[in-house]
Amino acid sequence: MWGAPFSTQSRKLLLLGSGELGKEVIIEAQRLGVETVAVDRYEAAPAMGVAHRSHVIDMLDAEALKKLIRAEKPDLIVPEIEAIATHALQELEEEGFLVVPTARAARLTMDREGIRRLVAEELGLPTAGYRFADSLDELRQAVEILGTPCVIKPIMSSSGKGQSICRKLEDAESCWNTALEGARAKGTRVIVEAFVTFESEITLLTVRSVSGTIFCPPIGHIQKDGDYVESWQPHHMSAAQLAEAEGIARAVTDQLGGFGIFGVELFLTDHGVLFSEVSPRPHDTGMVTMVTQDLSEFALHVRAILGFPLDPVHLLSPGASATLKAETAGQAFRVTGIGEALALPRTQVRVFGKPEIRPGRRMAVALSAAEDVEIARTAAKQAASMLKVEVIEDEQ
Ligand SMILES: Nc1ncnc2c1ncn2[C@@H]1O[C@H](COP(=O)(O)OP(=O)(O)OP(=O)(O)O)[C@@H](O)[C@H]1O
Ligand SMILES: NCC(=O)N[C@@H]1O[C@H](COP(=O)([O-])[O-])[C@@H](O)[C@H]1O
Ligand SMILES: [Mg+2]
Repeated sequence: MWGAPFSTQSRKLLLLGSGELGKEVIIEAQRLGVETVAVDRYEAAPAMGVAHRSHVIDMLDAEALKKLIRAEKPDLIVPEIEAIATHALQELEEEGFLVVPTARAARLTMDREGIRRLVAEELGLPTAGYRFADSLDELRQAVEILGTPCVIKPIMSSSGKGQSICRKLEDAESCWNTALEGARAKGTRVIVEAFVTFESEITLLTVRSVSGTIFCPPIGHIQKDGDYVESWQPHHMSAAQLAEAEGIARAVTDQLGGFGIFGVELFLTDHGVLFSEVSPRPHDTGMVTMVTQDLSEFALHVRAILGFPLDPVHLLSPGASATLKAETAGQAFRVTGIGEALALPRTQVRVFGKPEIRPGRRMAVALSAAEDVEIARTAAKQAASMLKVEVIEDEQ
């Protein structure tokens, strides 16, 4: 169906964002003989090491983005993070480029306001109560209306950056400052969400392809400081809860349209299932699918976006993932304990190969399969605890 990479007949995929998730997307695309181009804001990003070619640009700079894409002329533009000049993607789509899943979906999910208003106000689906604020004064008003505790997040950020819990009105100022520091892009707008007391939270990986919509078995996860530390699949939930979750995921993804995988994040509460957010791309908590499913979330994404058919997902085994995060900043470090972790039963490790550490930066993940989820969780956590980011003092 296509020629070799670098030939005139090649099929070319350009990835915008080149972290650990993109690295696996590139590997899956390479397996199908696709030519791959990795783009990110810094050099030696994980996906760059496995792509045919790479570029370093500011992806929030619309002109730089358009120039690069018009020069590369990819068959598929695949966003891997939110922080992209999505109006430029819309322009490129109008010129005939294919943006995954669609430029509109990338624009709506790039900030929390677009997707929240669509889901809560247009689709009428259940979410936590929310308000938006552009200043400390507006933030205080929002906190008064929603009550405490509440959660404050920059409208454009991910992996918990800039997120904090406001426990009393007086915390509003420090939450505002945390949001300003953590925002991915310039601008001060924040979302204030009522705090949800949930039983558990899940990611429902939902794939839209020529074969229709399929759901992966639900993934349960635990987040710390707004970032995931542990996930497992399948998450046990009642048939009624699963039907509710799938109904929400289908409504949201049908509305966004296009082909590809979506990570639909949901809270399971005593009063029903609440929508939290959606990423129109593979999800960090879904890395567990590399040891649980016949096709991982990355393989599913690549198959769907290339226009190929998909069978229902087959769960090979229950499994779990646990992350390794750096604690300090620097460039001279090594990841240790890989051998010890790999000595655990049915356990694998992915070391992302990020060139620098920062406090809280995810550097690797441990993946374990087992006959049941609890055994897998114990093994993955044990494996992750054996992995260490060791700072090399004399090179600092
Ligand atoms: N309104 C809320 N009530 C209770 N907990 C919340 C609320 N909003 C977020 N959280 C907690 O914080 C986590 C991260 O929030 P959210 O998914 O909105 O941030 P994010 O920065 O987009 O994260 P990621 O990029 O990893 O998906 C959630 O998974 C949940 O554990
Ligand atoms: N929750 C979203 C998420 O996990 N995204 C993943 O993290 C990378 C950024 O990591 P970095 O901040 O360490 O560069 C992104 O490129 C993506 O792979
Ligand atoms: Mg999230």
